[in-house]
Amino acid sequence: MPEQILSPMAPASQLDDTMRLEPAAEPPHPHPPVPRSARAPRSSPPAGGHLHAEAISAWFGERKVLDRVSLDMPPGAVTALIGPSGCGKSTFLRILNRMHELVPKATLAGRVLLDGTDVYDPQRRLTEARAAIGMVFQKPNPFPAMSIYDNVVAGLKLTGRRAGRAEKDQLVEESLTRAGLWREVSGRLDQPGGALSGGQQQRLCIARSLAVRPRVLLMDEPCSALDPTSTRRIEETIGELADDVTIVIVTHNMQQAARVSDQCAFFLAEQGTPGRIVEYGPTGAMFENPQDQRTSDYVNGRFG
Ligand SMILES: Nc1ncnc2c1ncn2[C@@H]1O[C@H](COP(=O)(O)OP(=O)(O)OP(=O)(O)O)[C@@H](O)[C@H]1O
Repeated sequence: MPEQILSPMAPASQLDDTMRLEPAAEPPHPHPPVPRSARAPRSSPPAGGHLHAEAISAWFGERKVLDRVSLDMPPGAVTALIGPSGCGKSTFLRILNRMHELVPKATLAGRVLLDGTDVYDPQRRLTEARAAIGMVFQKPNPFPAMSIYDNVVAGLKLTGRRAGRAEKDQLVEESLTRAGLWREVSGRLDQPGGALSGGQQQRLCIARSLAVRPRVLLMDEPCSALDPTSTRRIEETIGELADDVTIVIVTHNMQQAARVSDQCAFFLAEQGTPGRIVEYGPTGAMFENPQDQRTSDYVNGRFG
């Protein structure tokens, strides 16, 4: 059980808030999420969504922030990226769907393969990569004045896909259902997305990403702006989606990493050097029996 795995060796007073185990204020949850490791494996892996990063280095101007990071993110799995602030987790995540290149003077080296195809292949359109590899951000960012319905179908514009009303209706229901929001909003799809709670807005953003049927969903601290109950709902959603969408999540919350992920990668940028992966592997092993002392120190809250 993650609660046992994560028992901190340091006194709780030495942990910062993001590293704390169960927040004291968290109300009891009627259906605590089953840790990924305790779930029955699915009978067959999804058809696609195999993401592979090979020797990724990244720079902002002259400054190198990632050094030859390789990571395999298999289909049907949740991969958590963990590590202290500034070690390059978000940069790595944004490289996976070509968002890094939007930053002026940002450059990179290495390869990202999705189902064996180079995401950075100059022959491929940028929108192709973005449609296949969706992203959910730290702060929910629905179009606030747009209806819930239109927020979901807004993702289609990205791919230039046209759809009739019946197809859109079906897509909206399917996407909201997969994001765990349908039952809460089905009677008020014409209301503005901005009128939903923060947690509902985040699930709306997940539904918007799902509407283009991505093979991979990247999540950059998707719960850090949410209350504990909304956080649990998103975690449940992640667990349900992971059967058919590859998920890569950045989180500072070790309990969340233990609850939602199948494998973990621990990033570290030591003494001003660029970020690297110190250790990666199945989540249970990373927390129970880390091979590197620095991983052990981090997951047990001794720094971070
Ligand atoms: N737009 C930018 N321009 C210049 N430097 C940047 C930019 N974005 C990030 N960096 C730098 O790159 C390094 C890695 O940042 P990144 O945000 O990827 O780390 P992180 O591990 O995700 O941190 P956090 O956990 O705090 O979000 C940091 O030193 C950061 O200051």
